Amino acid sequence: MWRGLWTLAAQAARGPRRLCTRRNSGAPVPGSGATIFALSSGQGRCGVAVIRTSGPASGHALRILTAPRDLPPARHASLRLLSDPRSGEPLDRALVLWFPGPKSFTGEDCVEFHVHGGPAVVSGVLRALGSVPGLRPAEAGEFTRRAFAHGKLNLTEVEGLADLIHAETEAQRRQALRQLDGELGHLCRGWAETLTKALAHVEAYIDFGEDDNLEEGVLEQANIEVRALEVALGAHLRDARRGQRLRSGAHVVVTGPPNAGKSSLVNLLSRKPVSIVSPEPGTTRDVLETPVDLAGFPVLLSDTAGLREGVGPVEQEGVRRARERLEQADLILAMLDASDLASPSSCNFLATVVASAGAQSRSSSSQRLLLVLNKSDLLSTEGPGPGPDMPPHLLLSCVTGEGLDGLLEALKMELAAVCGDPSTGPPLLTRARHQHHLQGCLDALGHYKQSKDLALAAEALRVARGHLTRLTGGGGTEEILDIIFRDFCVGK
Ligand SMILES: Nc1nc2c(ncn2[C@@H]2O[C@H](COP(=O)(O)OP(=O)(O)OP(=O)(O)O)[C@@H](O)[C@H]2O)c(=O)[nH]1
Ligand SMILES: [K+]
Ligand SMILES: [Mg+2]
Repeated sequence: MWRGLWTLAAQAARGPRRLCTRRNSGAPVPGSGATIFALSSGQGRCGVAVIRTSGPASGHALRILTAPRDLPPARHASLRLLSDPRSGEPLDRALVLWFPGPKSFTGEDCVEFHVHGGPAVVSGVLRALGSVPGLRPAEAGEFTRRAFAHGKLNLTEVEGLADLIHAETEAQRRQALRQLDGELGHLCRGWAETLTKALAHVEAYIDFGEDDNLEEGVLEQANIEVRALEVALGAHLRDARRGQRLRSGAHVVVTGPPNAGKSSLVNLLSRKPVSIVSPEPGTTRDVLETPVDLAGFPVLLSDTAGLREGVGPVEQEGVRRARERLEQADLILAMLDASDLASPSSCNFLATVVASAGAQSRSSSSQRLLLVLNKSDLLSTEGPGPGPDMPPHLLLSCVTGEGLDGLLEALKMELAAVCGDPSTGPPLLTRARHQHHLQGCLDALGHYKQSKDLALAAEALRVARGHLTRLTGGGGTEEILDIIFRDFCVGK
């Protein structure tokens, strides 16, 4: 009987009523057939520049630009004289690499020219390539698009590649590399297989339900698999915002009473004079946002107006903006002047902002808070310092820098919680698109459980599986492809 079920599983995977799991289907390559070329390294003067081609005329282009004219051994760097095929004028002595398809980045015949990076050399070689019949300049992302169309990368891997090219911090690079390695795609394919099996069980029941030969518990088996999948999807969706924060930056907001030293801290963390610092309370009015790399994590750091009441209309507007920004924070850096803890503004801040964030964090809210007591250098001379009922805090002096290492260490731990730690744990969902499809899958599984009719239950499983397939690019529409490939530059 079980062998029968596996046959059904195979049918379920390819049958006419079902969504198909073909790899990267339906993605016509714009103008494929043409051979494309582009500068793949950065623009501007550099030591070595890499120019690539992809397409059937690559080998021909390599032969007519180089001397000797024979193709070099595949995937080995060879030194060749490059010259313009029309005038015969020498252009450069360069390393060339020949990657016959399908063992290449795009799956097509590819050539790489590693030339000297002067702008005149690069433009000379690009002009020479442009003169070869059948060759044209590549569009943005076209190399990667061809790799996708030839099944070299799935959609989540393409996204990982785009993120890797744009990664600015260490944590972003680690995350992008994991996605490029296909971890998320792997996970989704495993889930899709689970659903294919569950579907086979349900269909076996539909077809042979009355049959005595059908093994007992076939439907129960499908239900167990669906329940386990629901748990796994739920866990990933709970973490969904973390991966997106890692990709586009976590919102860290510095807040506190006037003159606590908020702007001093923002300047210290961003290592540039973002905000005006002065002994005058109420200096900062507008929200000042600056992108920074904090302990390897991408952060959008906001300086805000000191929180106080009973001031003029302009400062009042600043306080309103500060509160508004505070609501959007993933992590609050709450700052007080350690030598002024008994003042009404400090007490009020502790009783409102700090206490309410503390209550929230106990109810596992997503907003986190670090309490920083600044101006520790003044403690011995001017104030008694924090008492025993002060909530957990860090001591810092923005003037001497004392306590900064401890603060950075604490920030690293908080940000790992806010963004997810890309070196460990399950693969993160870095895009709204990932979240959308996993949620769609979970919703469909909900319909499966509710449907009394077995045909509807089977349909719900097919819908659920369709979401997982689309996440990795099976049946991907042109529109989604366009959005993803827009992130790429020419030459990638
Ligand atoms: N002694 C000492 N002074 C500090 C420290 N940090 C900041 N200050 C001083 O405190 C004053 C206020 O600093 P700011 O950074 O402008 O404070 P702020 O919280 O941004 O103030 P507002 O924008 O007005 O709310 C300035 O004179 C700073 O030089 C510190 O660690 N020790
Ligand atoms: K100030
Ligand atoms: Mg300020």
